[in-house]
Amino acid sequence: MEIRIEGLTKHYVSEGKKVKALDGVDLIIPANEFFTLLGPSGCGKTTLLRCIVGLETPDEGEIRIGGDIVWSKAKGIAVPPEKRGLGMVFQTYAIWPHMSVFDNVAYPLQIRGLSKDVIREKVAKTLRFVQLEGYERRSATRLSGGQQQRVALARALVGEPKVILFDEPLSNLDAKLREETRKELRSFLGSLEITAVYVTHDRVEALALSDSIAVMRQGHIVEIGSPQKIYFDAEHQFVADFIGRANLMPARVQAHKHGHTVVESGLGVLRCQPRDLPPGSETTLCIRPEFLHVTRDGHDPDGNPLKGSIQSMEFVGEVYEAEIRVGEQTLLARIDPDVPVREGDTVDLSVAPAHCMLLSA
Ligand SMILES: Nc1ncnc2c1ncn2[C@@H]1O[C@H](COP(=O)(O)OP(=O)(O)OP(=O)(O)O)[C@@H](O)[C@H]1O
Repeated sequence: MEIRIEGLTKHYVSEGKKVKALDGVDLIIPANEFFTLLGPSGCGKTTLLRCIVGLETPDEGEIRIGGDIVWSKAKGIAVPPEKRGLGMVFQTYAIWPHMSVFDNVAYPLQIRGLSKDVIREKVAKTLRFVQLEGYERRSATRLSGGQQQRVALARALVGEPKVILFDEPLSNLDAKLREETRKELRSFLGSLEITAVYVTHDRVEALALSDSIAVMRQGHIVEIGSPQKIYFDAEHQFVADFIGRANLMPARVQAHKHGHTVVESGLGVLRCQPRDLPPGSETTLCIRPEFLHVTRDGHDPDGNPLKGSIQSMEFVGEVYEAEIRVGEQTLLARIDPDVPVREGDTVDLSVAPAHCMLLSA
């Protein structure tokens, strides 16, 4: 089901001061997409999710789920959470420790008054789906963190909702389990016709899971796009900087030539991604460390050629992370261990025009 949000605002009063958690949010979440709300702490992600669920009352605006208005200030509509047909998975597993796995998952069906046979069948099907078959009688506390989160997922899915919402569901798991559970979640949901709205401040999680990502800042949505669009071809400096490591510097547009926008920057004159900006305009140049190709000598034929000196190198596992002084800039770069260079060396760097992003503030 599609979710459509118009002009949503919400403020809180905290210690006598007004905090605008949502500041006129307009958003369409397409049906059956995995849609992530990503942003720094306090940007309003959880507030937006809680307004969709109905756990929070907005000040202004309208929310539609599958064409039905579930909240509208102007029309005086406020459908209660349990009537919105949604499933929800929280950060803390929010499963009941004193209950068995079966009872945890059965609960939403029991309060709907379904018959025992129907409940047994639906719970069995859902537990099979999240690969917890055989765990029915197990006490929920005698499960690993990842299994507990699968119980929470089963409980959210058992009523066959058309929309499922997640609030930082993996943040209590350790790094390895987090990665495993992330992959499971992607494969479980990929096989369902369901719209998933996922809140996180973890950029890797957002990139790995989502069909679309909406990046939020201070109660606004700054940019929406596929993970690849947001990472490789962001429009806003805030988004490019938030989603990955970035070398950012001011630049001025010189001309448009052979399908590239040419800029003047602290690195000299560079060919960049084409952008519809008039000559003379100010912009921000963004180059991700992994797209700076460092060699002892020699440039890539199609890249922008640069020369620099290595100021520091740090081995971080697969690669060295290096700070390289180029002109008046210090660039962060990644150097393969088989490139024979050391701190203090002068090196050649190349960066393809397609990886020189031009951003607006
Ligand atoms: N119940 C509340 N009372 C007062 N202020 C609140 C309340 N809930 C949220 N806020 C404030 O509203 C703003 C948005 O909060 P929200 O929890 O939506 O952000 P978030 O992006 O989900 O952050 P986090 O990732 O830290 O959970 C913040 O400034 C927060 O301090």
